[in-house]
Amino acid sequence: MNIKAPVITIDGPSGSGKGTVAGILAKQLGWNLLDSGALYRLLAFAAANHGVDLTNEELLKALAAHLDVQFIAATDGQLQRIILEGDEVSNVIRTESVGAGASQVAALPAVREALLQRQRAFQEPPGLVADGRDMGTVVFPDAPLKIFLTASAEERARRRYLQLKGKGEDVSLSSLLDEIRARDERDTQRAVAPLKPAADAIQLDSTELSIDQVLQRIMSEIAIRDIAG
Ligand SMILES: Nc1ncnc2c1ncn2[C@@H]1O[C@H](COP(=O)(O)OP(=O)(O)OP(=O)(O)O)[C@@H](O)[C@H]1O
Ligand SMILES: Nc1ccn([C@H]2C[C@H](O)[C@@H](COP(=O)(O)O)O2)c(=O)n1
Repeated sequence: MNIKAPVITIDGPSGSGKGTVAGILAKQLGWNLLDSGALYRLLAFAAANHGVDLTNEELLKALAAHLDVQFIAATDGQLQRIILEGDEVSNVIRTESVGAGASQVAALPAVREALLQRQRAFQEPPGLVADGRDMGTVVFPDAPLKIFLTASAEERARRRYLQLKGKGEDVSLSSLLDEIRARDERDTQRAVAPLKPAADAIQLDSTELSIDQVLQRIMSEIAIRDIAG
């Protein structure tokens, strides 16, 4: 019998804290991590490098199918590293402009199809924590624990502002709020795999919660389901 490794999915809008929480959780549990947004970011980034227009679905599909990427698991004191075509791109794919490009290519059905198996291949023992927009609805519909993490757009913009300021970037809170709202609109309104909670997801609003409080809530759901051994 083929017993599949358990999956915890964490979906939600940009800046809700999915990536942060998923990374910590994967480390604490000793499980694999799928940052699915990184795949869409990598595709948008690779398309720009190869001069592929972000509306050219056929070429983007081919690029997605052959994306030469390596995810190097986090070690003590170091975050997960991402290598694209031999170059480290862990930081350069995190800009708001690459995020906007990712949101654009992610609306194309052929692109999503081309990335589906690549995402499912992360489901390896002892388990997987997967974050994105459609982890619980499309990619891992049988996951035993699905979290839908939200926060108000204002709080998400504030978090992003602090994050980017901390990296020395010159950003404005109001334009970040505009970008977050535009990305929410595109991600929730697209025809294929839109951002929405799975019917069986637990919805967590983190506007007033710290990262530790969010983690505690998820840990208690893991304990209730007895899915982490
Ligand atoms: N509950 C929280 N309280 C305060 N800050 C938070 C909280 N959760 C996350 N953050 C901070 O908000 C910023 C954005 O978090 P993160 O990158 O995890 O969001 P995300 O949902 O993965 O966004 P994206 O989908 O755009 O990658 C980070 O600087 C993170 O440290
Ligand atoms: N499962 C996913 C993950 C991401 N996307 C798209 C939509 C986002 O705006 C963009 C970047 O994601 P982020 O790194 O900010 O989480 O990628 C998606 O459609 N489906």
